[in-house]
Amino acid sequence: MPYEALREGLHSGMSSEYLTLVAQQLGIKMELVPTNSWQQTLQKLRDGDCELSPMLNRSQQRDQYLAFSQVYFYAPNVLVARKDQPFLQNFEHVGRRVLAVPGGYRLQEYLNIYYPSIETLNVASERDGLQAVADGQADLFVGSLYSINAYIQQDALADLKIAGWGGPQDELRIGVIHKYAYLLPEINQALSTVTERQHLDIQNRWNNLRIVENSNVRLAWQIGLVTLTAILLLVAWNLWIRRYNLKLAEQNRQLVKLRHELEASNKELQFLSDHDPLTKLHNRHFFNHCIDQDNRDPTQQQSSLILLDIDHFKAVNDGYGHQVGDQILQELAQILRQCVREHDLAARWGGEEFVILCHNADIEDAVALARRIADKVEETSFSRNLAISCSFGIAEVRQHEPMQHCFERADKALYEAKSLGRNRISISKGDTSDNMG
Ligand SMILES: Nc1nc2c(ncn2[C@@H]2O[C@H](COP(=O)(O)OP(=O)(O)OP(=O)(O)O)[C@@H](O)[C@H]2O)c(=O)[nH]1
Repeated sequence: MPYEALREGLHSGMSSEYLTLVAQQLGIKMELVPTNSWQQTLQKLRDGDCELSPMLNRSQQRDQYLAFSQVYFYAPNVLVARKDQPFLQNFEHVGRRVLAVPGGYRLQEYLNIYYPSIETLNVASERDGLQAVADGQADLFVGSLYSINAYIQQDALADLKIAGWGGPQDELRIGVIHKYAYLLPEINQALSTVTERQHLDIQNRWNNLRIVENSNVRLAWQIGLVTLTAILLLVAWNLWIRRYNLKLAEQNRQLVKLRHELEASNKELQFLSDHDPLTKLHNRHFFNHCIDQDNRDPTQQQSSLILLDIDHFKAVNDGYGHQVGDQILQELAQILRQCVREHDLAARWGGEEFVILCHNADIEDAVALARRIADKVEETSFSRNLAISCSFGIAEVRQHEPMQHCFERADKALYEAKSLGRNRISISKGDTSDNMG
């Protein structure tokens, strides 16, 4: 194949199609004479056991017992070698290589005439020749490109390659024994009616010629595989990076959240460390810290201290409970916040006692502030509609006087306010106090 073969007892292949066309034109019926090999076919023609062969080359030997039609099919002959062999181009470069040739082929006759020095191996068929090359019994095989292609594909002889051109191309004709040479004009006439379309259809039906440069295919596979691997690695890397970035982004989100929480906790801690938890006023610790700084600041302007204490607060606790006492402390703290100026510092000193450091305030300013607070306390209805009052002790910070000393004077003034009946403002003047009802 693709030229001819017996398939389930029937003649098939390209030659059978041409023969059918010719037989139809001639209006004759052909009878098949099966043979096992090309040599046997030629022998039968020589012996006159069959009268026609549908597709063969003309040669000097064959002229002796056959007459030939016009050429109706051309096919190149090629050299086939194992893949490790170099490209030889043509018979000129065969050198000392062994060339397998099917017995009875015109090529054998051609080689004998034109290349007698080439060592040939006679093989029974094209398939045997190809196998001989594949097995290493021969270095080369020469045959028709079309049939070689079919055998290589059928028998999966992947290690073989086309290594060059193999002599003259096949010029295939119908051969008849001399006895029927008179039929040739009609046969030629029939062949000339075969249209180009019909030629092409026959060729396409039987020639599945695939020219494959295996090394390129392998290279293409390798390149493809490397490219694919690279692409897969890249995709995997990208996926990993994306997942890593997502993870990082999530961790960053967590970190930012934690930082905010930490900042909030810190703020809260800071607030707790500086403030009294019940009244939310600054605490004694913070107040001490501030007066320490004031002590160190020589540019500090005139300031005064107010100490104030709720009168008879124990009675409130005892009469209405500690919780009501707490509420009153909170309400008083709120009054202090409302009354003090922006730059004053009000703090809970402890228990029911509060302290206000009035910056940039002389004794009159401090007294005015204490008065405002006292008035506000008086007009306020505290929890449970309770009315309370406060006693105040005020001292102006003297030049170079330590705060602590001033505080003691204010405390003394407060004590005096208490002892004089409470609900009053007492001012420290030197080591004595002035009292205001
Ligand atoms: N509810 C409440 N009571 C407190 C708090 N701290 C101190 N006290 C109470 O305040 C009261 C202070 O009583 P005292 O020191 O006797 O003074 P007072 O009853 O106000 O009398 P004078 O100060 O002399 O007018 C006590 O009963 C304390 O228990 C507090 O945080 N909450």
